[in-house]
Formats: sequence, C-alpha cells, structure tokens
Amino acid sequence: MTTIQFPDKLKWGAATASYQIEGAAKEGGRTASIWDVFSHTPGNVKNGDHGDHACNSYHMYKEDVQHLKELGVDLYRFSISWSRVIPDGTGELNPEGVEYYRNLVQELIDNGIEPMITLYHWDLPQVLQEKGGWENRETTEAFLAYANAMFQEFGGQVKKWLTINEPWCASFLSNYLGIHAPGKTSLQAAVDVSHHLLLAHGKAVQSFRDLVPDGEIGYAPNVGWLEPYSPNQEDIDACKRGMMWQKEWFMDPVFKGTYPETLVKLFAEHDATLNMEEGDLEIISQPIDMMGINYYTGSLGRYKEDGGLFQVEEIALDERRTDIDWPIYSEGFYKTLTDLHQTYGDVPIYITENGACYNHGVEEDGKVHDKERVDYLKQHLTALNRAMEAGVPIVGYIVWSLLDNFEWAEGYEKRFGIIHVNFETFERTRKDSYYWYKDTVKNHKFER
Ligand SMILES: CCOCCOc1ccc(-c2cn(C[C@@H]3NC[C@@H](O)[C@H]3O)nn2)cc1
Repeated sequence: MTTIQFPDKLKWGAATASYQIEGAAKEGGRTASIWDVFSHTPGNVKNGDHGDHACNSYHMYKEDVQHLKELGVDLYRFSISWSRVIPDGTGELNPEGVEYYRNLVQELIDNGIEPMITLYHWDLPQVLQEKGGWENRETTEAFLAYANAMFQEFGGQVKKWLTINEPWCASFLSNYLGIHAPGKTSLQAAVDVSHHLLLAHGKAVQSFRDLVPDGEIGYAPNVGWLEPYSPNQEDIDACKRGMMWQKEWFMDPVFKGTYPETLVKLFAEHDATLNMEEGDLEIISQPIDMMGINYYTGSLGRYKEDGGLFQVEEIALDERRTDIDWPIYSEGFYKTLTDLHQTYGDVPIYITENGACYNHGVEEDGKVHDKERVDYLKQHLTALNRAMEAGVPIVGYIVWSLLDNFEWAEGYEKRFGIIHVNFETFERTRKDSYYWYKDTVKNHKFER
C-alpha cells in the first residue's frame, strides 16, 4: 500500500449549482431561466427531465449543510440563481430570493463551513435571453449589476467568489453545438457569447476590488486533456488546436490580455468574427486572485481532415469509462495542471470540480457501494498530489458533486454525487465514497 499525503494547508470542499439542486423553480419569487425553458422543450433533456424540483435543496438546505458538516470539509461551493434574486434580470432584488441565500450562508458559517459562491452557473434569466442573452453586449452590464448586488449582500460574510463557471460550456457547447441551453448552433453566436462572458467576468472583478476588498475572486474554466495519438506533428498540432478551444481561448485573454490568433483566424475562416471594443481586453485581463479548474476526462487526439472545426478526433486511451461514457484519464489531470502552471504562472488554483458519474442505486443493505467512484477519486487525487509536488500552486480540491443532481442534458440518470438522491422522495443516502472522502479530508491522506 502507498500513502498519498496532502499538505495540511490544502482546502477540501464539495460543490453544487443552483439549477441542478434547488428545485422550487416557481417558488419564492423565482422566474424562469434559460434552463427552465430549455429543459421543458421536448427533446432537449434525457427522459424529459427538468429542474422544477431537482434535489429540493431550496427546502432541504439545512440537511445538506449537516451532510457537509459531518463530511468535515472546509468549503462549500454553490451558485446563486440570478433569476431567484433578480427576477427581472435587472432592477429590483427579490427579498425572498436573497433571504434563501442569506439563510444558506448563515447555516454554513454556523456549522464552520466557508461558502464559495459561483455567480454564473449557466442559469441566465429568460427575461435577458429574450433581449439577446449573452449575445447582447448589454448583458455584461446586467451581470455587473447582479454581481454588485451580490457582493453588497454577501461580501461581508463570503470571501471566495467565482464569476463564470465553465465559459466553454456556456458559450460553445450551448450556442454552437446546441447541446446545452439556449441550444443554438451558430459559431458566430458562440464567439460573441464567449467574449461577453469574459467581459462580464472582467467587469465584476474590477468592481469586486471596491466592494469586497478583503475577498478573493476568480473564474472556473473546464479543460479536457488531449494527448497526441502519435509523435506525428499533425497529431501534436491537432491536439493543441483542440485544447485551445477550452484553454487558450478562455485563459489567454484573462492572463495575457490577448486572444489566440490561431483561433481568431480559424473562427473567421468559418465566418465567425471576434467583435471587440476598445478597452475590452484591459477589462478582461484584470488580475484575479485564483483560478478554478474543472477537470473530468481526457483522451488521445489524432489529426482528422474532416474532424470538425479543429480537424481532430478523440480516441479513448482504453476501455475504462465512467457511466457517462467519459474515458478515465488521471494522467491527463496531471498534464493539464502542469501545463497550466508552465503557461500561466503561479496563479493559485482551486480544483473547483473533479468527480465521476457512476449510477449506483441504494442496495438492500441500505448502502451505495460506489467503489468505482472511490477508485476514480484516488487516481485523480494521486495525480493532483504529483502536480503539487511538481510545484503547481494548488490550494483547494472541491469534489463534484455533494449530491446526485440534474446533470444538464443528461438529466437525473447520470449521478455524480457522493450522496445518492431519490428524486421522488428526495431522501439522501451517503455513498461509500462519502465516507472515503470524509476520512481523506480528516487525515489529509489516503492509502492506495
Ligand atoms: C465536443 C462534443 O462534446 C459533446 C458533449 O460535450 C460536453 C462537454 C462537457 C460537458 C460537461 C459536463 N460537465 C459536468 C458539469 N460541469 C459543471 C457542473 O454543472 C457539472 O454538472 N462538465 N463538462 C458536457 C458535455
């Protein structure tokens, strides 16, 4: 057996997001988000699932906090539903909506858990979508007003903030590939959305400096690793192009104040222009205090002439898959983290999401034996440990997710939680992985 030991200063956490767990979609003054509309549109989500009730956390947050307390984590990462706190998208705050999050923040603090708030985890108010959504540059101002209101409401108690979760998913997966809300298939729309998300991020960071001067703020891009299928230059270049879409496109503007020219040209060749205004990149490249990284999977990448926008095809390393059919590639996690450190320097990194989909149910013994999830976490935490030993400044690890929840277009069938949720009764059942994670957090180590 080998002991994987972590430094005591590493923070441990668990994560969720508003539309995926809250439910109460039409309660407490909340109005529709783009995910309400998208999930209620037939054909968009498996089994016709939607977030009307989700995990019922709007009514069960106290129980959720008890699970977190007994888990022993330092941090709970959750997101605010913009349309719950500002139902019209702009203008008046909804007192009931603000009260829900004030109660949640207080419950966390009373139980010794530090809140980490994500401002935008994909649930844009539908009212704003009807005015063009993120394609409309004005939405960056609406986001700034929303962020300022949240900074003023919660900045006294909440010191860790993330602006945008997985901007690649919120722009290209949602507006070019059409797989997430609003389900558009326009490359121009996706390029506009990606720029406006980054601009909104930069505006919020600027304002945060005044409103929460003792806080730390960042954003949470997702990255998948592509390893060249062969040493052929065409495969190496194909992997670089494929990763650029999630990595350089969303990180160069923030850390270097530029977009990668290769992609600007490639998008232009496909009639999608990058529409910026003077001063945008100065706003976007506001210094941030930390970066969240969401990592799940990776694969081999091989040049393919007709391989889509980036002329790359993804080939799984081997047959190991999770139950959402994503390859298991913990070495890719290590390579992602060391690559980011070499490219972008010593920005402190929180792993804001890492976890696995395994769809185990509750057995006759009343337990959930998700050994595969424990194995996935062991492999990826081992890779994380190696990256830390290689000098990558990782300051926190936040598992996705605390609860089984609404996994977007996959619905409730795909379970990422360390706690099982019965979506009829909302009963929570701690999985074997919950107890393994609890022990790892307590001892800052595990055996493998
Ligand atoms: C190129 C073609 O690709 C087709 C599918 O493409 C993707 C990519 C990525 C995802 C994806 C899902 N998740 C998990 C969530 N992260 C945030 C949190 O809310 C979790 O629920 N991360 N990435 C889905 C689909």
